[in-house]
Amino acid sequence: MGSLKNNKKPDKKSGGVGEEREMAESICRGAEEPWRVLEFYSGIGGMRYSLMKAGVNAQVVEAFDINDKANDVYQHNFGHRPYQGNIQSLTDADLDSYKAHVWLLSPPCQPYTRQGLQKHSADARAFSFLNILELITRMLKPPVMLFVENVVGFETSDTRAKMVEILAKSDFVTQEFILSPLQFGVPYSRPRYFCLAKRKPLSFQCQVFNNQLLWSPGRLFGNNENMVIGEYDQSQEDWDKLIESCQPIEKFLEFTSSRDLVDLETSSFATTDVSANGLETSEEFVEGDALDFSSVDQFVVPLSLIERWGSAMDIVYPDSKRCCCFTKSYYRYVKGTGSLLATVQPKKKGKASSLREQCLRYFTPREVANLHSFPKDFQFPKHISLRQRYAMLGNSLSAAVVAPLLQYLFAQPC
Ligand SMILES: C[S@@+](CC[C@H](N)C(=O)[O-])C[C@H]1O[C@@H](n2cnc3c(N)ncnc32)[C@H](O)[C@@H]1O
Repeated sequence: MGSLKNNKKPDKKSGGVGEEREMAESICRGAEEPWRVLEFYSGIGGMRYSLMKAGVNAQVVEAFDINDKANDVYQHNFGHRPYQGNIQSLTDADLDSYKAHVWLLSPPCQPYTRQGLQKHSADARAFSFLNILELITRMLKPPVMLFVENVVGFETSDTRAKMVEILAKSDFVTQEFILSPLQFGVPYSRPRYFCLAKRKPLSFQCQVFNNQLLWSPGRLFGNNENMVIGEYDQSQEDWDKLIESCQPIEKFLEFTSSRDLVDLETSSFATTDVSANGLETSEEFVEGDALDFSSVDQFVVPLSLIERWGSAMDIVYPDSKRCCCFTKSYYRYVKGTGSLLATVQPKKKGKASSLREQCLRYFTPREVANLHSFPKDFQFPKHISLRQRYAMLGNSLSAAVVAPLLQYLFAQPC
């Protein structure tokens, strides 16, 4: 995988529709060569892990991210440092030089989140995404497949409308999904928006879903025995059944008992200061270098936080079949940022029993990675602090959802 910095930008050659069709047709014939993939907004590599999990014959030829810490993590795990720069500054010639067939993109989601200002395409963080999509219309060798991931809310944004317009203009057919790991047997609620796009003459296996937004994986993914596929509509009863069919949370834990938990009364964490909004202000939590991540002690929720924010906490148990989405603010705030684990199961679950006695702890970064269905060998380099780990994981994605979607994208109709 070469870096853009080292690549000489190619001269523009004459090309045209005929040449593009020829390229697409040669891809259709199923050459032995791997698909050449570009991973935009690569973060800690969730897309790349999903691609590996999907088992398709593909090679990431370059990844792009502006964040140096995320690039440290990516390099640590994949042995390649992504191109570190603003995606907005890429040109059509830069992108042509990679001769890539497939683009994977997970652009920033803040312009579309409910908590944000919802400025959509007017938000500066949306510019780079629309900018590179526009480049497709000017490229000599545009990609033939695209995969876009974002938050729920993106589907009603004007960015999505512009994306679909650009893709249609460039001869792409799209299929859109809103799916959660719960629909794939993982006890994790993280619904996300996905857009899959294929350039004609390529086509989807199930063309009946062209130009549609689907909320269920349904029969799309065939009879894969390793996947629990929910055939559910939106009723509460169906969701309850779906959740019941998920694996228990304990399968995703690295610390399974409360045995090692420190005595809350004597723990230094019990006296941690808490500001308004549940912001954890203790410096003891901030930097990773001095912390031993193999000990569960640092994940204990301080009593002061429980007393002040207990009513707003989402508490789950090892035998629970669902937990809430971990956001990038997990461990900094407790309200709405992800579930907390009760390590001592009371006779009566929930807030009817004393939270204090339930020994609440945060999920560890490894456990969040497990719930994202990352492989066991995924690791953070030592210098990445605990907060940074949670922040990067919160920005990442569920490989359990993305991998089957990628398999579906890459599959050619018979
Ligand atoms: C939603 S996260 C994607 C995370 C990624 N899919 C993963 O698995 O970790 C968005 C990423 O895009 C990066 N980013 C945002 N704007 C960028 C830009 N203009 N150029 C390059 N990278 C950018 C951020 O640093 C962040 O890592």
